[in-house]
Amino acid sequence: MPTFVDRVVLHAAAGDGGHGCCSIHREKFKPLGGPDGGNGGRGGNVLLRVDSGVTTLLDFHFHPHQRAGGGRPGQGSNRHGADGDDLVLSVPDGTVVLSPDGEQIVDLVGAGSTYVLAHGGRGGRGNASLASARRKAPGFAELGEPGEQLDAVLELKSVADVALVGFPSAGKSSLVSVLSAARPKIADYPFTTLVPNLGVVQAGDHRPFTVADVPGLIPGASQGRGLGLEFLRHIERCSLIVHVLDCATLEPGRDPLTDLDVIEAELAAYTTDLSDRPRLVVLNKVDVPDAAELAELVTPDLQARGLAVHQISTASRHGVRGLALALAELVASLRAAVPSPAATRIVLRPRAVDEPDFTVRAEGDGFVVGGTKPLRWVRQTDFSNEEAIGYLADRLARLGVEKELAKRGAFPGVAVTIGAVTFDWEPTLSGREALLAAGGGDGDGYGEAGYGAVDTAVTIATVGGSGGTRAGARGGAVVSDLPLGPRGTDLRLRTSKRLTRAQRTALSDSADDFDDGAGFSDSAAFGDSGGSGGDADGGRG
Ligand SMILES: Nc1nc2c(ncn2[C@@H]2O[C@H](COP(=O)(O)OP(=O)(O)OP(=O)(O)O)[C@@H](O)[C@H]2O)c(=O)[nH]1
Ligand SMILES: [Mg+2]
Repeated sequence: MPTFVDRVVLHAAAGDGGHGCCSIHREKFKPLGGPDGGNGGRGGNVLLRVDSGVTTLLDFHFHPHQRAGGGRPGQGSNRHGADGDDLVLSVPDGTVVLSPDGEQIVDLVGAGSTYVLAHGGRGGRGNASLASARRKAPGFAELGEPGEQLDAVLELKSVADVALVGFPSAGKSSLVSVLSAARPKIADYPFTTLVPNLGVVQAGDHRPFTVADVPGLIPGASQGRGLGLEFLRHIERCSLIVHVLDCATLEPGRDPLTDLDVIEAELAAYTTDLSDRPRLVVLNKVDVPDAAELAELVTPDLQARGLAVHQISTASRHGVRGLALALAELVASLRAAVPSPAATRIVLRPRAVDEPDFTVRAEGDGFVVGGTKPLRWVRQTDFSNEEAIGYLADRLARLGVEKELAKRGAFPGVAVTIGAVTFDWEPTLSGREALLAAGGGDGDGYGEAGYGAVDTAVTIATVGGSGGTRAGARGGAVVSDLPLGPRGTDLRLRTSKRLTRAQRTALSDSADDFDDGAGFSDSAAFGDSGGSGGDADGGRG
């Protein structure tokens, strides 16, 4: 039996952001023209948009993997990369988006309703954008952020005013075809209808209404027999239930009254309570003489149950007009009672106002830092570039992550995980604080070293061509290892270097103007460890 495709698992991948570019302007007679690396473009989003021309989710059954365009990388001469193209996926009206564990994310009702399913990654900033008064020529650029990748379950719940229910071959599709311009498949074998057919019915002066013809029901449907539970979902949204009863069936044990009881029992067994929906009964196939007789016989019984009964034949069109008018009137009165909710236009996932910038929680022997910003920053960091790592450490310190860790009792060397990366935590103080604490630092960190102390190593950032040195860790300096760097390399959060006496003197003499003094000299310039605790400022080797 073919599968009933109104529930699909969609694997959506938004576009990655383009990498920022690290470039220095070059011109004849102007060797050090300053940074001019452009920003990367934003990755495209994956959007779901209700399109009234689309009626099934079949497309996604065949193409479950959907990917938006990536952002282009930035280039030299301040050329920014182009943004990736958004991918707009058209879905039918009434598509419900669920997380893989079944939690409803959004219900898309109304043509044009749009939902951003997966967000494109931000483009990385180029070194021109990263330049500041303290970091005149950054020797790194941000990586583009990977686009969001997620699995979502799309489920279709038809949005119709009237649902036709009944045994297979009762004539539901035939009824839709005579009531409306819809041309569903009609055949004399059970389960001809595999996906709901929607028809728009115009009767009298009433506003048009929609009729959904859902796949046939059999005993045990609510337990999954036949097309099972899947069709029942479509009835949930309809405001009126119409029983289509076959008066001409020759199957043993079936007659209109028994059929009605069986279908009602299945509706009652369904998870969503449908008992409050008004019902109407259609006795079909009265063009067949025996059927007409049977219809006459059961009509009083049905009316006694308080049901409105229509004897019709979709073959001869007997009673069809009357039925259409009766349905139109009922729908109009139901609509008047419950004003239909305004269409959801654009559905956003807003960030709570009181959501903190970051979170710190103890886990096992270490700590885990969460929060949009820290996670994004880690994704944007090129861990093969030490200056970029220094910049990350600086940003984290500025955000207050370090203070919070200290408050939570983190001690030097403890494992701190942010996203996919685990650091050995080395607290940093601002260079100036260290400087004031004369003779001060224990020399174990970038920007934390006591400059005044002879024989104490001072950590500076090395920047430059080779991507810096991996040395370090001598003379009590540094070091934070990044055993789980995204590239699987052994990385150090800080680079350290033992200074000569002359350099130390220079440092303490001109502590104030490291930034500016560094410039573009050929020798390794002194990074600025002042202020916010260790920027990898300065020149390029
Ligand atoms: N004689 C007669 N046959 C009818 C009438 N209405 C439908 N039929 C026949 O009944 C059979 C089933 O009709 P469908 O409309 O496909 O039935 P259905 O309820 O949609 O069936 P499923 O999609 O399988 O659930 C077809 O062979 C139709 O030609 C009618 O009024 N009179
Ligand atoms: Mg059918």
